[in-house]
Amino acid sequence: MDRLLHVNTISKSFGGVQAVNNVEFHVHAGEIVALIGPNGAGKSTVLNMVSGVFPPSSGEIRFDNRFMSTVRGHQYAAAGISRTFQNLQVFDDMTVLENVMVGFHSRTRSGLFGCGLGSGRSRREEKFMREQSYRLLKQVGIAELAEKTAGNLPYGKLRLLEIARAMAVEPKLLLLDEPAAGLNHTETAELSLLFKRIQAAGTAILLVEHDMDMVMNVADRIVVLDQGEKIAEGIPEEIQQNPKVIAAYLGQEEVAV
Ligand SMILES: Nc1ncnc2c1ncn2[C@@H]1O[C@H](COP(=O)(O)OP(=O)(O)OP(=O)(O)O)[C@@H](O)[C@H]1O
Repeated sequence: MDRLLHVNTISKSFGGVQAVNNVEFHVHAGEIVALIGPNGAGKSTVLNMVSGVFPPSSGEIRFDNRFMSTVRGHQYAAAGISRTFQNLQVFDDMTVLENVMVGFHSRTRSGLFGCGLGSGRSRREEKFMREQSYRLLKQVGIAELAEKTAGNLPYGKLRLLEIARAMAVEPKLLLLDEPAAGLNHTETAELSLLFKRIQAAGTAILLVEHDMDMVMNVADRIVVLDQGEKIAEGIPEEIQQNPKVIAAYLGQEEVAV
């Protein structure tokens, strides 16, 4: 299998805090990899480096045969990396469909401003974006909400909306930061099925998640961080029985591996 993402001994410190220390792992094309670990382990910091929010202090990230240090933050979507955030990033006053269309603007030639001018090309692009956005809403299972105002949606549906928007750039790698946070059991199970569908369509997923049922269900491989370092890596069955992982989670009452 192709190595799509290669995280090569990256580190990050914030002032005196060593948030991530020499972490190395990879994601194959079309694979689902979960990044887990106790609170403060460095998961979000790794995700932020992989998505170009900030560069590593040392080490390098290679994606699709490119060194990502040469790619600017706003070029990540075009390079094939898309993400959702721990805190919802939805435009409340826009419709659900329009929220997804925003995701397309980074890949259309006219961009947001061209659409406003009403040129022939931008009208064609707008029609294309509408159709594709609707298709994505169908894929995540909320097409019937397309014309609703996003601000009125329940939390679980907003999470699906964010994923639809992230998929608009047709990423090779989708990064998800705690997608199951705040969801009930049924919603989490539906989300797991959605991830499997996204994977079946060829997109790899790097998932940061505290919900261990979901992680064990959907992940092909799991990378475990503790205090900024990688302490284990393997398939779910191995990770569940790994003494280092169990020890790292001891004292974390809400999370049982
Ligand atoms: N911008 C920042 N400035 C200073 N310290 C930071 C910053 N971001 C993260 N840290 C610190 O780096 C360490 C790792 O944080 P990070 O958020 O990556 O962990 P995490 O595994 O995602 O935790 P959680 O599961 O609680 O979200 C923590 O000690 C955190 O306090």
